[in-house]
Amino acid sequence: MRALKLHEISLADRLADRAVDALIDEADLSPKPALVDRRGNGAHSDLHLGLMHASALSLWPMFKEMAEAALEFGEVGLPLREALGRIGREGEQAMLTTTHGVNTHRGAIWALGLLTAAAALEPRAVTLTAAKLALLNDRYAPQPLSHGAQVAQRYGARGAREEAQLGFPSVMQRGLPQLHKSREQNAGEQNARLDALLAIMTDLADTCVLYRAGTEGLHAMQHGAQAVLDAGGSATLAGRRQLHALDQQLLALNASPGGAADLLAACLFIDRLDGAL
Ligand SMILES: CC(C)(COP(=O)(O)OP(=O)(O)OC[C@H]1O[C@@H](n2cnc3c(N)ncnc32)[C@H](O[C@H]2O[C@H](COP(=O)(O)OP(=O)(O)OP(=O)(O)O)[C@@H](O)[C@H]2O)[C@@H]1O)[C@@H](O)C(=O)NCCC(=O)NCCS
Ligand SMILES: Nc1ncnc2[nH]cnc12
Repeated sequence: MRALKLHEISLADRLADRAVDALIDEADLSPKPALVDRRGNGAHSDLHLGLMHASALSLWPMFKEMAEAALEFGEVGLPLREALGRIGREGEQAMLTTTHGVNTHRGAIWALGLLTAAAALEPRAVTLTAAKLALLNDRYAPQPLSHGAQVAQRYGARGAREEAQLGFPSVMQRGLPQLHKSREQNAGEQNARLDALLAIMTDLADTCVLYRAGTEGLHAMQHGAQAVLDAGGSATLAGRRQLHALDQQLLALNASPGGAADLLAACLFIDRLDGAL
């Protein structure tokens, strides 16, 4: 059978491929502190790598539909925002069916969903377009007392919504620059990705960590991640020792940086948009 050439595969298909690739690469990256990876389930009793993969794959039709909706509506506006909200909620249901009710990728549906739609709409201004979409109020969005909403009330933390509304500062100002820097220093691709994750963790108000381990957990995550980078990053022996210490400390606190993991996937997605689409 003849192999399909790149231009014969639709833009929506290619963007969905990239979003799912980013999720699988994030899940596989090891050793991530207290997160699910190739070594094990980190601080999660209900997650494992196979479930993360299955969840990522279950989201492919949702990402494709989001990109198609962006192409169909053709501009940022409430009709597109509300279509993305509906598609995202259906995607979340598909994820929960696949995982038998475990929340694997709620934050990723939000971040990568917006970025996928934005990449279809404005490939040269992806995070800005995603931010404009995130600022629009979806009238049909339910308002449950989510973990993020609870810690926002308790600690005044900025969560996933604000991260998107601000144009993903953790990705654009922390993760991506560190990814490029570590690559330039020949850290190796896996270490460069670990360093990008750590850079995101240095400053993020990760509502998963706050919900599970309060401000003690958040400080441990931010300072521990900075200590790895200060020691030379995950490609160095001193950095690896700090990374091991961070893993142990977060596990002891039951603090899983799931929000940072989603933003690493967003970082890998944006990084790949520079290649041929
Ligand atoms: C607007 C939403 C983003 C909802 O936001 P909100 O903060 O109200 O809701 P949460 O349910 O808390 O989900 C936000 C998820 O985003 C990730 N995250 C956390 N902090 C940040 C941050 N600072 N920046 C960016 N992203 C962040 C995180 O996702 C990961 O963690 C998930 C596991 O979390 P949790 O369920 O709390 O897990 P456990 O602690 O393990 O719980 P137990 O099992 O122990 O009880 C994991 O999935 C990762 O993905 C946050 O969870 C938007 O999501 C929304 O409106 N959703 C509603 C449905 C919808 O309309 N969707 C369509 C959107 S277009
Ligand atoms: N690798 C991972 N481990 C735990 N929670 C996550 N949420 C997104 N990616 C995750």
